[in-house]
Amino acid sequence: MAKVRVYELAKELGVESKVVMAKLQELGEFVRSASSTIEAPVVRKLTDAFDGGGSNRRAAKPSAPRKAAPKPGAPRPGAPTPGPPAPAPRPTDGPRPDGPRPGPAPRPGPKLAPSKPAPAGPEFTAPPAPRPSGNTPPPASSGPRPGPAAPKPAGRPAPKPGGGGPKPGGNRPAGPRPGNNPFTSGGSTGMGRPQAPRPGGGNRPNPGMMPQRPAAGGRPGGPAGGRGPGGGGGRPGGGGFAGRPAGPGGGGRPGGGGFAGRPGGPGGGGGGRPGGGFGGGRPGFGGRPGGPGGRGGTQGAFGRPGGPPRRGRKSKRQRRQEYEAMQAPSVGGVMLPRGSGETVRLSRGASLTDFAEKINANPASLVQVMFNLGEMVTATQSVSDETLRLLGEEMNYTVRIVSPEEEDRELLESFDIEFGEDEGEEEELVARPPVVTVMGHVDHGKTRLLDAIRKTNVIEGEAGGITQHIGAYQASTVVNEEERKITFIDTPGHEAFTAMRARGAKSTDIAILVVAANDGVMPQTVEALNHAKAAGVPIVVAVNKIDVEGADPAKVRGQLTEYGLVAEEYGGDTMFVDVAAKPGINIDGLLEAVVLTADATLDLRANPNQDAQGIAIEAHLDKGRGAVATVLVQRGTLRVGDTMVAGDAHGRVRAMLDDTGNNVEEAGPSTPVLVQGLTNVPGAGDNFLVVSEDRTARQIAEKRAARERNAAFAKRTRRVSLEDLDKALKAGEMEQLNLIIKGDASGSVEALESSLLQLDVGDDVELRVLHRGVGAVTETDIDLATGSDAIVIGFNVRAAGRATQMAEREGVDVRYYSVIYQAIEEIEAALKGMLKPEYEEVELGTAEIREVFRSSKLGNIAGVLIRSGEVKRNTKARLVRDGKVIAESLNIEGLRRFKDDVTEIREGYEGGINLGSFNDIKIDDVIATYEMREKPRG
Ligand SMILES: Nc1nc2c(ncn2[C@@H]2O[C@H](COP(=O)(O)OP(=O)(O)OP(=O)(O)O)[C@@H](O)[C@H]2O)c(=O)[nH]1
Repeated sequence: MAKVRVYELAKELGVESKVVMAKLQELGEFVRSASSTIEAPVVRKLTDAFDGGGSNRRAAKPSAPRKAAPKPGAPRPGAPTPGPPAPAPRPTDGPRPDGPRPGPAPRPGPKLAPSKPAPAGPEFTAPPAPRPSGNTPPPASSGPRPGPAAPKPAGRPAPKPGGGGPKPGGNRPAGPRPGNNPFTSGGSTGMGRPQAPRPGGGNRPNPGMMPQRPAAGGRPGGPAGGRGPGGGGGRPGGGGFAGRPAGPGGGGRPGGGGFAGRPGGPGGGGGGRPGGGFGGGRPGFGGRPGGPGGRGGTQGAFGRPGGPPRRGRKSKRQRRQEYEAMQAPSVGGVMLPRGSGETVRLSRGASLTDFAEKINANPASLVQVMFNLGEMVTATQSVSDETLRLLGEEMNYTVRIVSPEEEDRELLESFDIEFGEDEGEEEELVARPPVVTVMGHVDHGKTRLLDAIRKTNVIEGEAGGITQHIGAYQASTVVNEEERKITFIDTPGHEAFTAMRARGAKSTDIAILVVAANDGVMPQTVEALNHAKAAGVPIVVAVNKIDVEGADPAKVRGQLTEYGLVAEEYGGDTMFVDVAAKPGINIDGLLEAVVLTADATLDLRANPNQDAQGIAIEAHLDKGRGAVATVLVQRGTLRVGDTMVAGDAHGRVRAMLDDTGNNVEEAGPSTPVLVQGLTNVPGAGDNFLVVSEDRTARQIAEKRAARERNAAFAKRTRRVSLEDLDKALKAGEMEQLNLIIKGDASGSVEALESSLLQLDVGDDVELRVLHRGVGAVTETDIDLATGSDAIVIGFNVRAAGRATQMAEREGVDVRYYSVIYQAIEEIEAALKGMLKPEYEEVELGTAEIREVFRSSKLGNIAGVLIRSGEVKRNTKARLVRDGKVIAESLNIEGLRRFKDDVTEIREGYEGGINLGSFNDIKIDDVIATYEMREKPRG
């Protein structure tokens, strides 16, 4: 039988062409379109298949080929084919280790593809990439491909990873079945020599470097395209389908600059495009730099990178043959496993290697995909949450970024340690003092109150009550003739409280809300009470400064009712205590209220007989003693000699001091102690725990440190710095610049703030000073900056304590100045830069349509004469008919001069324009091209 075309055969068989095509695909035969011809043996096989499996015709429909749901009748490798007689057994029907294959139909367009859909499917992942089934290693790069017994049945098998080239005959998994290749005689047809290795050499199907075959622009304009005029030139370096020597503009096409766009030899750069087909040269990613580019760039990837042709001129037939042969592996692109929507847990700041490990993929292929997505990352580099998610989506995995707390819990679990729970039974729990934080509006007397409590009530130690500021202290009071202790966190204000809470540390049992009776409820009063409420912490209100004239405690009670704090005497359940911190009035009353509130609302018990656990409240590096940390024991008893890990610090407790400066041997629940012996300084809010072995402590600390580093790296890329404000704003991420100003004196801070606020930056950008203050840049400042993407300005001050490390870790931009105008200048410049750019339309050229050509592949093509300027490929265009705009926002998808693809055509020249899917063009229409340019600001 002679060669017939698919549609002819379909007619003969009385079915639609697509049914025949689907069947051919099922049989592993590759056909491009209904007008493709197929060889006699294939025809026979097909007719057999139809005759034998008439009932299969439906099943053969190419519906949803992505789902691997096996269809009856479809040759299912690896499983005996049930149902109607399958086509004659072929060697390819052998078992396949990598599970059912969804068929050769390409995956629908990629999620991250440019707006224009690729003409033929995916760009990033290899559509028919074998799904990983179970733990089957992904067919990514290295590693042998399925053995000889397992060639793929489909016509477009995945490319073999770089490395061992396809062997003639034998185990070559790739390549269309030769039976259908009119120019090839494959083993199965018995028509001649086995398919020789392609001229590209063993590395031809180099998935690593290969832009996926169906990528935009990658397709030739039909098989014939490749043999278009000009195609007779020397084949560039075995580039196979790259039929033409570099045609005009060929090398310059966008995409050619992609990674595959190595300079070719003769015809190298441009020859990569298979044919003169319109639109064939569009860059895969709409010109995204680094993208795989159009076929123009694939030359190097497919064949030898340039170099003189090895042989002389080839016949069309040969070239066609090679071209056909090349199609199969080029489908591959990057071999990635495809998930089925399962969740992959990744920690913040995970690297591609971490991801690859979880899904059994090759990290290199993920790197490649990221590259294709326009991001250059190494396999071990941390990537942002968003990137991980996107990458996951690409491969059909749901990526879940695990919170640091969750991760920490898992880390401890891996050592068989549980943090946060008391061990043992109920009866082992004993009462512990409440831990209290004092909060309230500025100047309402928080510090004074803490001082007053400490002075009058501190538990007297041997040293006679000499107090030491270690970040927390214990006071005692007598309630119902029983001495009761209360632990106070010595850092007033809700910032520290919130910072700790943000780290997942629950440090406080009760909050004292200080409200000055002469001032009443103020903004920070409300903020503080909201923080306490959010943390579910009961509140005791200290109505302070009752000694001051004009004090109105009743008014405070009234005001706070609005916020849900109703005094007991008004029938509510919040205790309000009138105090005066300065003269020390009714401090005991306040302490009693704290104890009563704790008794009424909380069950404060802990097991003192276990390894100690708790949180670090404060830590610093002491010149003489090294790293010292105040920790609050929450459960268990901490003893000198214990091995502990606190955050990313670890060590043995060398000595402990209590809040009176006395050395202590042990500290039970709710006791704050200053610990010496840690390797480095933990952060406020870090948890600590005692472990039995030094090694465990070290390992936990090291893992935490590594995690922090990764997280810091991932975060760093997200925060705003003065330099990237412009970018952030352009991306629409910001519309205001948040500042935190710290200075050496209130005068300078005010001066700087007011000068900055006077900067005229227009209406688009707002400048906000979130916080200003006198003193060093502290951890609290960095915390605030982290939460609000602010930039910290230190005027004549520097960072204190761990603020610098923290800023680094969080990626907060801290800038120090000593001259006001310099600060102003810099901020102004950044603000100017951050102003949203204004765009204006600039006309590039107009083309008059002289003729309309119809192409079944590409739709209508306009034969034009360029009337003005120049028309460039990939620019925006509008269609004007009789002076009226018919269509906007079109794209010059393809541009040709005679048979050559070009990037631009100048005034006075003729050419062809393809507007992509837009086909409503008529003679005399005008195609006007334009681009949006940023207007410089005055
Ligand atoms: N008369 C009188 N003055 C008080 C009382 N409590 C505090 N003050 C004064 O109020 C001012 C502010 O007190 P602080 O304790 O510094 O207030 P704060 O809430 O800690 O203020 P910030 O640290 O700025 O948030 C100081 O001058 C105190 O002396 C009080 O009970 N009576």
